[in-house]
Amino acid sequence: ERAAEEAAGREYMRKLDELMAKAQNRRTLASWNYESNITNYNEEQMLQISLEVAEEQKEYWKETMSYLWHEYEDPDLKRMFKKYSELGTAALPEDLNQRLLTAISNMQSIYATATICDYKDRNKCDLHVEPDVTDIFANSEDPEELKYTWLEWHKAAGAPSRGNFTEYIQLDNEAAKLNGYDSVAEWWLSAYESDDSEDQFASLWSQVKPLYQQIHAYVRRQLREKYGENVVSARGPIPAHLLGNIWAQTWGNIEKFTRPYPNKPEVDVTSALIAQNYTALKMFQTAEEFFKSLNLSGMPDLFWERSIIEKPNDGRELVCHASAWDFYDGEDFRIKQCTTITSDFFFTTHHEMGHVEYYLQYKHQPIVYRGGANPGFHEAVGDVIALSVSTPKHLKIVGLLEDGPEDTESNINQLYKMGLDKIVFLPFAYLLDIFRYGVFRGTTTTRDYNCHFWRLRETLQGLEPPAPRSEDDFDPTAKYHVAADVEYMRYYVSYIVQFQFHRALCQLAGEYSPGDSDKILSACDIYRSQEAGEALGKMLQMGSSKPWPDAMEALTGQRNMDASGLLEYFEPLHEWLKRENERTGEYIGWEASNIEYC
Ligand SMILES: C=C(C[SeH])C(=O)N1CCC[C@H]1C(=O)O
Ligand SMILES: [Zn+2]
Repeated sequence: ERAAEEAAGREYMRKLDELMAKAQNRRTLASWNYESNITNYNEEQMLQISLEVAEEQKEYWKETMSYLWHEYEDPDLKRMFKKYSELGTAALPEDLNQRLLTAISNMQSIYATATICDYKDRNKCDLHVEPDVTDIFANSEDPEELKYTWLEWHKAAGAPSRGNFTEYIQLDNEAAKLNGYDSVAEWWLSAYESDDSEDQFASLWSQVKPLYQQIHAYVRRQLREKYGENVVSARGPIPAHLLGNIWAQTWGNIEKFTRPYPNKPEVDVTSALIAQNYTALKMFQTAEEFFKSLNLSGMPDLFWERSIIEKPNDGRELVCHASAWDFYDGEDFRIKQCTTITSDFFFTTHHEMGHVEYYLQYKHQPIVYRGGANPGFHEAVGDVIALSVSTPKHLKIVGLLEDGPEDTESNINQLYKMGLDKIVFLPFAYLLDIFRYGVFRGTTTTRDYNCHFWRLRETLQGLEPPAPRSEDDFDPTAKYHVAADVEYMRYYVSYIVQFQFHRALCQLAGEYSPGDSDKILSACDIYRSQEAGEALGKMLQMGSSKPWPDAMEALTGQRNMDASGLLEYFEPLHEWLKRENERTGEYIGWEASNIEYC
């Protein structure tokens, strides 16, 4: 009797998965059309189709819940039913779902269409976050220009979204409760499939915080020497507008005037990319070649036909923020990216193509398993490849770096450059969702949203705003992922596990062996390694069919996240920074800010 019921359940799952493939394809196409061309019509279409698909899902869900899947023998069939038993925002009554989708698309449109005036030419008022504000923060060394641009961007993209954000929080929490969660925070955390994920995240932060404090202290000194005592204090937080990035999330753009050994060559490929007439297409082809060198999949023809790899110049408004898309039909995979010819975009291209490689490797899986083992795994794939690409050894192979010294100083410079991305990013990623967990749980109330955000920016990142902030401001939605309802702990997890993956792949490639000073982790390049490619492919093919510790174990032999890979990679830099900060007597950590932000 039960065997017959389970067989019926299996047949139902197969049918449901086909129906959901069509529904997801339809909804994804509508989202693509809206995000690649923001018009009222495309927004209406996206909302309309999302609501239709939600109603369709509601019908399927009623039938799904009529099966006694809790009692099935087959763990895999139970896992599929469990995933389909979570209805998501479609659980909301249609009118509330419509208001939720509208609030989110309003925030997304405000972010994507926000423009500011140029500091030097106040009549030029068509500057978007990409490429204009991004380029100003990458190149300007004028604190007044940076302060003006920072304040204008946060005024144009952050504050106007406060109303939409408050409504989004309330309605998304409604949806969470209808799915059996106390708030969206627990719903987001459920993607990491363990009941102590928050403790794991906190423990990872305590492992890496000492290293972060050392690089923070060193950078603060460098900035104080450049901009003076009145702009950068000796013991306080670092002003957030001086770090080469509008969100101060990575600081790679200030490497050129802060690196440990300035008389050693700068490790930045931007000038080489420009000198060699790299186009966006050539960047994509270079990235694809690396994946193919591992015997992984190249990009299918449709990818090259339908991707948008440069900002269209037909005057349309679009969401420029880089993204990779799976259309759930096993053939249509795209990237949308407003590429400019910079080192940042060279690595972002590898990051986005990592998403598509994951899509390609698990496209045989049922729809319900076409996802990362957890969201952090999906963000890690491209970055793991980029860890090999960013080595001087590899950059020389592809001709983007001249033959230069491979001495200790150059190695410290290289680690410092990598640290301005990978170490610096950790507290930013961590706090963005610590902030939103508090907002979803109601421990942070609407009247102190901005104050709480800056309290976290100060205590975790050691930053302060360039000018006083109040609740008339709303700085969190000046960051894409907050405006677009994209969970962010995935990047924090990625920046930890990508070093565990890198270490395992490097060992397989014969590029790394523990304790061998000729094969250190930070010099490893897995380019053309069949062994590494095969192991990576096997993990990617699993999709989300198993809990992520199984996927982690398949590749690394470990079942837990830990910072040992990252700490081993940066160990020489950590030692150097400690000695250097002692030598200069730099204060480690930061005292409270004098800027009024609460
Ligand atoms: C490139 C993407 C698209 Se998934 C991105 O949003 N990233 C990649 C690094 C962190 C995060 C960000 O830009 O904030
Ligand atoms: Zn990504």
